[in-house]
Amino acid sequence: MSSREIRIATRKSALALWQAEYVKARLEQAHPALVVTLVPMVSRGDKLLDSPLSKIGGKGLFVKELETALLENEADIAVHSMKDVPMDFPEGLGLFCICEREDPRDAFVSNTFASLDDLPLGSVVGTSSLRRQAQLLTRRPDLQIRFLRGNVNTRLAKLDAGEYDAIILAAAGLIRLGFENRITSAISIEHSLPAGGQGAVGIECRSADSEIHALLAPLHHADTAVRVTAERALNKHLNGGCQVPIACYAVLEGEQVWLRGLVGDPSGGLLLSADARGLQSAATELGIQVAEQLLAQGAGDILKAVYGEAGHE
Ligand SMILES: NCc1[nH]cc(CCC(=O)O)c1CC(=O)O
Repeated sequence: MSSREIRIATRKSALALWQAEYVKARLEQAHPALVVTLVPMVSRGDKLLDSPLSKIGGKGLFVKELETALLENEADIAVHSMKDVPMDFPEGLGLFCICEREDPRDAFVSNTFASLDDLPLGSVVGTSSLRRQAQLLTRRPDLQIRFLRGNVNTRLAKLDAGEYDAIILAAAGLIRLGFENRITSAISIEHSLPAGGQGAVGIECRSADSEIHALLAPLHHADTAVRVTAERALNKHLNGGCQVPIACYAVLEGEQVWLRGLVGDPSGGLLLSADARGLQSAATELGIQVAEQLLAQGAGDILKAVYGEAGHE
């Protein structure tokens, strides 16, 4: 049995710390002799919490510092929300473990109204996700979408201060932080297709560190990994991330995977959707196939307009 130490690089937000502690507990449970420590660090994304993410450099703001720590051997693994992890990794690093997915749905959170359908005309809804905005406005063009960023606690505090009639957050983050009782109603997958990887936690480490790979193996959840692989392949083919109006969601049906994808115009009114089924062993090809179906409908023009506004890509 190994008596080595594993150092986990983590952001300092409550959700990041929860996820790191979760991985630490699971590792210690799987390997009683293992010593697991946390290495908390501040990411550039955390320092810039007040500006729209898409305008301050796009993808990966939250993971770069963690990756540097791995490359400089100041930490051994980094724990990420899969929805925030860029598609490509620096040379020498890779994603070697995906843990079991939590509830992947978006959550409607309000102190006044029971659900999206109960919101009066013209209500103010807080979200900074173009994906959520596009889907909300397609169903309810009357709603006023207002900018909302910050970590989960900050967002809830802004709702409680009366700045919004309702806000939309990932159910998984609320559940993990013990705020499950703040979920007024979970929004169905059909009404708000999640972001690729939403609800899943992944672990990045050095590609050559086979000892670590072996220690991580008991935490890997094969079903989740297939689903997230299909979703990430779709995102990658559309050059997307968490800051673009792309949604995708895969479920397993026996040997098969069913992948749904969606690209929306953030101003509402136009929502492209596509879906396909494929073998689990061809999850990546399935993601590319559904992405191609979306591109054939004109997704490229929508995304180009969004990237153009964000000043990159
Ligand atoms: N973009 C921030 C982020 N990254 C992961 C989660 C939630 C947890 C998860 O999806 O695993 C959240 C908060 C949210 O979208 O409400």
